Amino acid sequence: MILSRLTAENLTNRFGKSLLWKIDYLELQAGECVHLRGENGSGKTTLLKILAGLQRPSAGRVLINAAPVELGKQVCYLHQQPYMFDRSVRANLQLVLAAQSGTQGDKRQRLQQALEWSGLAAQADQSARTLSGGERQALAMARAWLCRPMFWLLDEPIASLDEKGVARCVTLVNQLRQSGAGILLITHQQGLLTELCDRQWTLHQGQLLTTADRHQEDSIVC
Ligand SMILES: Nc1ncnc2c1ncn2[C@@H]1O[C@H](COP(=O)(O)OP(=O)(O)OP(=O)(O)O)[C@@H](O)[C@H]1O
Repeated sequence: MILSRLTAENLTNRFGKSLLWKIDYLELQAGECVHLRGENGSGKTTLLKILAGLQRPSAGRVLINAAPVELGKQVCYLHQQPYMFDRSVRANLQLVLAAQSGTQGDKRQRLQQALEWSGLAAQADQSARTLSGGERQALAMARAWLCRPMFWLLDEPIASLDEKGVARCVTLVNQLRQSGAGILLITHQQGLLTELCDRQWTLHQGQLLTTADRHQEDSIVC
């Protein structure tokens, strides 16, 4: 079986004359979950946006299985505070499905699956803008889930969530990982979410420090 890999080579990012970071090589594999950490301003969000193809690096390239990333296809970037269209939960999902191929019957089935996967079936007709923080994250993940990306880049998905919201997010991330997706997530909170990560990367003084084992880098406190 060929394992999908998101890789980046000789990646550099500068803002003006100032070098944010320089990364010789990184690799995220399908089926693994990696925790990206680093101090405020170390460039974590910038890295995720570049890996998702939303922002160009100053130099270097991002590849999936040795081919350039196709925007909006194989990789999704989820913002900490996802945008909610001013419509029902169901309509937010239908907007994604409208851009996809398939029969109306297929789309109805996938909509129902997305509602069930995200635990939002009971809120299907509720306005998305009235959802709690945890429910908004779940809806954002359900919208992305409909696009079936191989790689998920999650930017502080639990930053403003209470225990119930965190538990919901952890369940979804765990399911994604078990289904074979590759996940790279930023969080400053050690806990259930970081516990399920296989590896840890740290942006520190402009370099990406990687370990095979998430317990090896505990000496670098962020
Ligand atoms: N478009 C831009 N122009 C100039 N500087 C920028 C731009 N975007 C980001 N920066 C700067 O780059 C640095 C890294 O920003 P980034 O948001 O990637 O950091 P971060 O590690 O995600 O931070 P945090 O943990 O606080 O969210 C910051 O100092 C930020 O001000």
